[in-house]
Amino acid sequence: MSTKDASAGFLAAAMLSSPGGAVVVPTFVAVVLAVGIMVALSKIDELDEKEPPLVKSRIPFCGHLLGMLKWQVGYMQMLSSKVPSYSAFTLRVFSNRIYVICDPFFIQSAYKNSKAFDFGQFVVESSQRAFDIGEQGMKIIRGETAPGYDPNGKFLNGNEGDCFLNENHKIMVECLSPGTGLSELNKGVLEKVAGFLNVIDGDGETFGLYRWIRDVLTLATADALYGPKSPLNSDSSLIDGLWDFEENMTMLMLNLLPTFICPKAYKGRLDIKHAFTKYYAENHHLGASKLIRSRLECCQRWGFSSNDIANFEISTLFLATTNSIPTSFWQLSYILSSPSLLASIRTEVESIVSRRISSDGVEEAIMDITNFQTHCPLLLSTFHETLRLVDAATSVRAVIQPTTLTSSSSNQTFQLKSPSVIQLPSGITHSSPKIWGEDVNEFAPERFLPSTKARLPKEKRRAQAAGYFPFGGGKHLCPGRHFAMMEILALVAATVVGYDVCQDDDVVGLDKVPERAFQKLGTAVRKPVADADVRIKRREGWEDVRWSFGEGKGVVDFGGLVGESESEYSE
Ligand code: HEM
Repeated sequence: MSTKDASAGFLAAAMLSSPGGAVVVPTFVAVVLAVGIMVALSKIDELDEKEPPLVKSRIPFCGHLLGMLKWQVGYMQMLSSKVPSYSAFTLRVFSNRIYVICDPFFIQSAYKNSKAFDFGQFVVESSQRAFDIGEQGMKIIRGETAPGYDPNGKFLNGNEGDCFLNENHKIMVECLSPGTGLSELNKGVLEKVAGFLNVIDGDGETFGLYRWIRDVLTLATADALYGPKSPLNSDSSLIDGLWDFEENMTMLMLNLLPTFICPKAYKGRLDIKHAFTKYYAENHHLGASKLIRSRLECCQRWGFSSNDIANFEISTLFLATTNSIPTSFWQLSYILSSPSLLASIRTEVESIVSRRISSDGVEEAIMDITNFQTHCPLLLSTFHETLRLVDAATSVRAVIQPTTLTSSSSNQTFQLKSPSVIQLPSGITHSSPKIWGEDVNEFAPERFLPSTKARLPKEKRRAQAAGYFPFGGGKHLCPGRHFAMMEILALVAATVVGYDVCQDDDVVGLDKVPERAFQKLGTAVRKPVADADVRIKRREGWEDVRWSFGEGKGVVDFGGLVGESESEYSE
């Protein structure tokens, strides 16, 4: 299956989920069907018995494509639940193969094999469509301007080859890994979060909880990345612009009358581009983070135009906010919906907050972020349990050479043909009763406590460690996971300890966890169906404190926080 075929399915799915879809979808599907049948009639080879078993659809050729269009992210979960004993299965869409890997140990093996399973083609394809990069910029992205470029050679000069995308990837990983770049980003984001908490006064404020978190973290993240002259600070309509883009990015990627089909997303992208053109022209990036400065220097060295450099910025903002913000909302919602959990987490967090009178006479409450791991196990466990339930990220890779996929826990193997596409859906493993037990659909706040895990049989513990991968894995493991985790924990911890969040004025907490929305293709973390209207006010005993976050005498164990110190599954 070619990249184009994969994105055709992806894009069609996006159409279905939008208000304009009713008009466009039938035409689009008819075209896809016609092309597909022609392709299908030209060459359909039989499945080899060593390939993952076939899961057939009642509708030949395109049944699975229609299934993906209709059920989107949930489709693979649905299919997997019908064949629970399959470690992997094959779908045929016209003459193409999609391998869906369900077993956590096969998934982890697939992540490790970045030679056979490539992500670059998808990044290239989506860059042009999502971020409106010009043709000269696309040449650079496709690696065509790289030294030693060979049109018949390896894509992007190979996995580690000399090209812009590989260099950009290294910069992202380096600046977001524990070290000075990450400390600088954390400091920036937490200062801003504290600022937003501090303006809530004794009378409290009323707002939609999701909307509040969205605005606070979007502004705080942009500030950490772009410095005090972040364009979002001077024009808050850019927050809506970013989220309008996020909502309908897949529609924009169609490149088909965007001002008509998805005008808000189109305008959002354009407004952000204009804001960043001005930002760079006025040299405001001199006050930006190491990540942004290094990226700019890299883009300029590879010869991108100012226009395309401004076009890129929405991608950085998008990646840095699209999953962290709904995750913060869900973690807070789960905690606030259980009075006993709220009380326990308050006690944990209180133990890492010190209070003192500052030189200006104001009482300060300083949260030591190096102590989350040692003092707040339940807060951490609820973070991971939240992600297990709301994150269903699917890693998609092109199979670029025929490959034997071997399970990392047994000798079982599958033969995978090329070209084809492999999907690694965390939604399947995160919701598997075989891995998590009968209460798999419940929110179990203690599930990720070290003491809970220690009680599990070794095999189960290994399956859970391999089957929980909210941040993906392998070469493209989310580089922003440490940053994300720190900003989410800090916002959630300070909100629960310093504030009463109420739906009913006298009762602290939420009546229930808001309903999760249908999950569209291309998204990792779900959104709520509707916002939760709340009143947030200072908690008794914390009325006049000024919040800040500090690093005390310790250091943050980021590996421990995201759960990477534990490697049970490879024991
Ligand atoms: C709860 C928050 C987050 C979640 C659940 C999450 C999830 C993911 C996942 C699953 C992937 C891998 C996709 C794949 O395998 O195809 C990914 C990639 C990525 N994420 Fe995150 N992410 C989060 C926050 C962030 C933040 C805050 C940033 C930036 C500051 C970020 C930057 C990136 C980048 C740059 C990539 C692409 C990596 C590559 O191509 O090698 N993410 N993320």
